[in-house]
Amino acid sequence: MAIDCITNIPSNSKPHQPKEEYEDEQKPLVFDASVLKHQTHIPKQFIWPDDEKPCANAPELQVPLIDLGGFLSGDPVAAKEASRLVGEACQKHGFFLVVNHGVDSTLLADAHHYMDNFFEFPLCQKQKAQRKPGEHCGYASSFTGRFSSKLPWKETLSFRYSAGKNSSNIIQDYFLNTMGDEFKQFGRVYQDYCEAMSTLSLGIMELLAISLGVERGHFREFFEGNESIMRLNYYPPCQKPDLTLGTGPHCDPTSLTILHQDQVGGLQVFVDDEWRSISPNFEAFVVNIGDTFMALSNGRYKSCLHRAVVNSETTRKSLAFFLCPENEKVVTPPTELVENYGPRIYPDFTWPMLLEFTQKHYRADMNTLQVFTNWLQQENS
Ligand SMILES: C=C1C[C@]23C[C@H]1CC[C@H]2[C@]1(C)CCC[C@@](C)(C(=O)O)[C@H]1[C@@H]3C(=O)O
Ligand SMILES: O=C(O)CCC(=O)C(=O)O
Ligand SMILES: [Fe+2]
Repeated sequence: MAIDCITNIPSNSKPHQPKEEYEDEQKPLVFDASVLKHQTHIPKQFIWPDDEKPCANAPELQVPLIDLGGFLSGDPVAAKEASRLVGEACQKHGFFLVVNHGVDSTLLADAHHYMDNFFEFPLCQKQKAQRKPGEHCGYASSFTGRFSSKLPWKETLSFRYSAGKNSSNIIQDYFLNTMGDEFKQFGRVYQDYCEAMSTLSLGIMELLAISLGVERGHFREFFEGNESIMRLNYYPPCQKPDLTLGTGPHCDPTSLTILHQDQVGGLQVFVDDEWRSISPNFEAFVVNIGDTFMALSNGRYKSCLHRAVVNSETTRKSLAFFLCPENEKVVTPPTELVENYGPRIYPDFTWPMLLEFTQKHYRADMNTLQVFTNWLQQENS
């Protein structure tokens, strides 16, 4: 069923999500994380419903650990083994770990160091990069002013990365313009970090193509000029970690997520009807399939439910690189994955449409792609 790509989001129809999910933009609350972490009384906006509260001691998920060394050096036997492991993981829960990934350890340490520096600034300083309503870049504290309930116990700083030509200073320029000249080195580190993430993503896209039986360069070419999102997640300690969540249950709407979590632990994945934890491994990146790649694979690979829990003792940090195709690319599976594996499951769309859907109309959760699909098809009927 070929569906033309919709070029913009219809404004008259609203997706099916309770209105109260969205805070009245005119009167946003402000939560200062340096105050929040000492709160014994947890504001009701941060308390999650009983059926979504974290459970104590989630059992560990044994996630495949894939050594990329051989594959990245061109060893065909290593490539075959790595693609087999990736394929198994992606058909089951969409998560795997990669080591010997080629990302410089000093760069990784710098990225963590500058993240600590930023989030330890006073709130008024961080607010110089304040996220604007409807936009995905900038600083956000608990998404106050965006949602009115089930607020995440976290601060985030998100910014755009472009792999396109003439974009080698896009991140440095962003921080110079929003935070001032003293952020030149800060921007340089995250520009270098995102370039390393983009390179790693393209290598993983080759592995995914091999494992799906698609021409090896297909997805690499699709993401060559990626326009991705870098997000720094900062989770302050919480006095009542059994009532709150750092990041609520969701599937990433993006294509591929490359996440580096610190040694604290808190990432959980919903597998076989229970929450399972992914233990920290500082040498590894956690990689997971997002909704957009699930559509690209015509549903073969799964974008899975995950969340982040917090604790009462220590701050937790994670750096998430969300791979996204450039704006003009139409998300449509390669013919091999349609002819051999049955009818289309999702309509054609572009990433900017799905991004706008998550930023202006629908709080990304475990149903985002299906609600988005129904919404588009309703508009097309
Ligand atoms: C495109 C995006 C929207 C979110 C950031 C990236 C990929 C993950 C999305 C998110 C983390 C899913 C859970 C809800 C969310 C609001 C959050 O908790 O941060 C989502 C992000 C967002 O909309 O800002
Ligand atoms: O912090 C984590 O471990 C997970 C965060 C996450 O899932 C996200 O930002 O999409
Ligand atoms: Fe996520």
